[in-house]
Amino acid sequence: MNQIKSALTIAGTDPTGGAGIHADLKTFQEREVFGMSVITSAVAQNTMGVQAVEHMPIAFIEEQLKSVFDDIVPDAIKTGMVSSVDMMQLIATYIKDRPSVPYILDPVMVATSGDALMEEASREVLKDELLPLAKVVTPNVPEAEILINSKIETIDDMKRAARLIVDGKGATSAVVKGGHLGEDVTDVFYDGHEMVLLSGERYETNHTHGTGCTFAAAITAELAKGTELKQAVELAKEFVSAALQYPLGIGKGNGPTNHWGYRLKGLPNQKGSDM
Ligand SMILES: Nc1ncnc2c1ncn2[C@@H]1O[C@H](COP(=O)(O)OP(=O)(O)O)[C@@H](O)[C@H]1O
Ligand SMILES: Cc1ncc(COP(=O)(O)OP(=O)(O)O)c(N)n1
Repeated sequence: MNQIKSALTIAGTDPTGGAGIHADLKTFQEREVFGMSVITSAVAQNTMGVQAVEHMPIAFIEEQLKSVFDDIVPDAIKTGMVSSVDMMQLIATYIKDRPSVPYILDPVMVATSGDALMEEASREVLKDELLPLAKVVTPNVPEAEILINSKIETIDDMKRAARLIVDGKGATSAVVKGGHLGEDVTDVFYDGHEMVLLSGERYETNHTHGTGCTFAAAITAELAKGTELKQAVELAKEFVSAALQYPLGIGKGNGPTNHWGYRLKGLPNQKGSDM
């Protein structure tokens, strides 16, 4: 029997289930990977915004990491909301200790509602300590602008950002996501050799809560299964597109995406069959 693959998300919570840890675990499950989680911050939020945040004490985040790594070493690790410098430095030690485990960095900074999810003081540590460890980093346009300290308005700007993040800052690859760039939802993938444009249809929906988490979690699940990097990113794009194409219609604000949307579309699951 093949050993089931596992993935770990290190991130914040969303009690309404659309973003953060919850979106990640739902995505891991849909991609047939065993999902595990370490909580950095408990966030009282919903589809309308963030109401309150409680950060976990550093010692307790470390206890959670130890609980996981003493027992089940994940086949891929994703980070999402990591607010403080101390959290980043702690997590970096665990990632450095396991260089063969792919690390997916979703540099979550601000929720769509405009609420800050990362302290500004952490930006430089994210760039200097987490970015170079990442197999893939998945900034949206506002996050990429912060990573490269420059405005992004066109696909060419996105390509320049991807180059700076990989060639300049040391990530193995980057996907600069285009959901915030006008009509186009083209994402730009760059791995130091190849620049690939991932285009897709833009769906007219306000059910976009947790889109970035879902996309990065799908990449994480694929890398845990050993899928080749470019194909993992392409499959994740198809997965998130389907999650937006078949909205669930719940929530008073920006509703959650549909994590089983790809099943409605008949995209391949782990076994390559149509569901
Ligand atoms: N309305 C939409 N229709 C189709 N795809 C979208 C839409 N909005 C975002 N996407 C896709 O969802 C993923 C997340 O993108 P983005 O919204 O830029 O990130 P974030 O959720 O982190 O802000 C990307 O693959 C992007 O192309
Ligand atoms: C706990 C937590 N983590 C991340 C986010 C941001 O989610 P994202 O997928 O980038 O998109 P929006 O939810 O902001 O549309 C979050 N809200 N909460």
